[in-house]
Amino acid sequence: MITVRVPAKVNVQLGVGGLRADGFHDLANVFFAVALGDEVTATAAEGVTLSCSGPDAAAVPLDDSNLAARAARLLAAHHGIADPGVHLHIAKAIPVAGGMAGGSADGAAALVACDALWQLDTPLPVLLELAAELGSDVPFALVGGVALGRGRGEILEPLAVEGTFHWVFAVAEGGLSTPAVFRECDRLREEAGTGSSDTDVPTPDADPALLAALAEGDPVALAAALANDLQPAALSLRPALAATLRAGTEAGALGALVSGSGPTCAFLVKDAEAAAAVAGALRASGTCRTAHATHGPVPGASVAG
Ligand SMILES: C[C@](O)(CO)[C@H](O)COP(=O)(O)OP(=O)(O)OC[C@H]1O[C@@H](n2ccc(N)nc2=O)[C@H](O)[C@@H]1O
Ligand SMILES: Nc1ncnc2c1ncn2[C@@H]1O[C@H](COP(=O)(O)OP(=O)(O)OP(=O)(O)O)[C@@H](O)[C@H]1O
Repeated sequence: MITVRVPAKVNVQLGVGGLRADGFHDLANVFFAVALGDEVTATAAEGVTLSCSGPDAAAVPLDDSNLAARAARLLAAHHGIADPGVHLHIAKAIPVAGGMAGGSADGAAALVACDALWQLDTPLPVLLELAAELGSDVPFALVGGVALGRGRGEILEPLAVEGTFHWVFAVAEGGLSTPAVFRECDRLREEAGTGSSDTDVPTPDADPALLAALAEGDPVALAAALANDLQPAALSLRPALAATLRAGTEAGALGALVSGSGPTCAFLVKDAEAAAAVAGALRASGTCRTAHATHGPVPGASVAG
């Protein structure tokens, strides 16, 4: 039996370029791994089967569409294993369809767990390629820490970071579909008259002030540099998120933004004490379903113990 811990992510910068011919957008995606995470346990079994526990378990598909099952089958196919056997149990803490890459995290964790269970010793560059086939966010869940993702987010470069940053995540009622949020971003750009294709929108770049704030471990400077090009689209689809962002800011957060495609909202705070206070204020505000205090960066998918 192998248990793998895997982090959720928040995008401290999400620069979104124009729509490419293949349906994706080029990104300047600064991923940040947080301690709020899932655990995936792989046990020898017949066929590929799944189970899930946790407060949101009912929202997680247990068929072959689950990214953990897809990861197990992809790894097996890569090694020519015709009839893979594994039971994967997902202990789910990452909000589902929340913009924190929960499914991607489970996909990455399943790659690592099955690789260990089946004693395959797949080299990391190969695991990263398989991860990119599963989804744009999956490679980052393997590496963790803080990294700049280019292309559709799968081409990763680790970034220097000093110390620990403290975060609060406000979980919304219900999720948002990632493709729908990208589509809404394109629609808003068309409406504004700027155009939405990759010939209209310049390729985004990482913000030097944000990279310096990470390297210096400066939460005030990082808060000032937080930026998410998908935020207007998430707010357009879910206007109530504006009240959530305001509630966390009024409770003393240094900075606030929608996490990735949303609807989870992320709040950067000064320290662990401020995190507990802001999480409490958010829970009491009635503007979210629940709120979690956490920290990062933390490593990517790794075997527990
Ligand atoms: C919003 C982010 O979470 C930020 O990290 C990611 O960009 C989304 O990554 P993901 O959920 O792994 O997305 P994928 O499963 O690769 O793609 C789902 C859909 O999202 C849209 N998509 C995704 C990534 C990207 N760079 N451009 C896109 O337009 C496309 O419509 C795609 O069909
Ligand atoms: N292991 C999984 N956990 C959660 N959802 C999964 C999983 N596998 C597949 N899904 C499906 O993927 C959809 C998106 O879920 P997920 O939690 O990955 O969203 P997300 O965090 O918004 O993704 P991202 O931030 O990468 O765009 C879910 O609604 C569900 O149908």
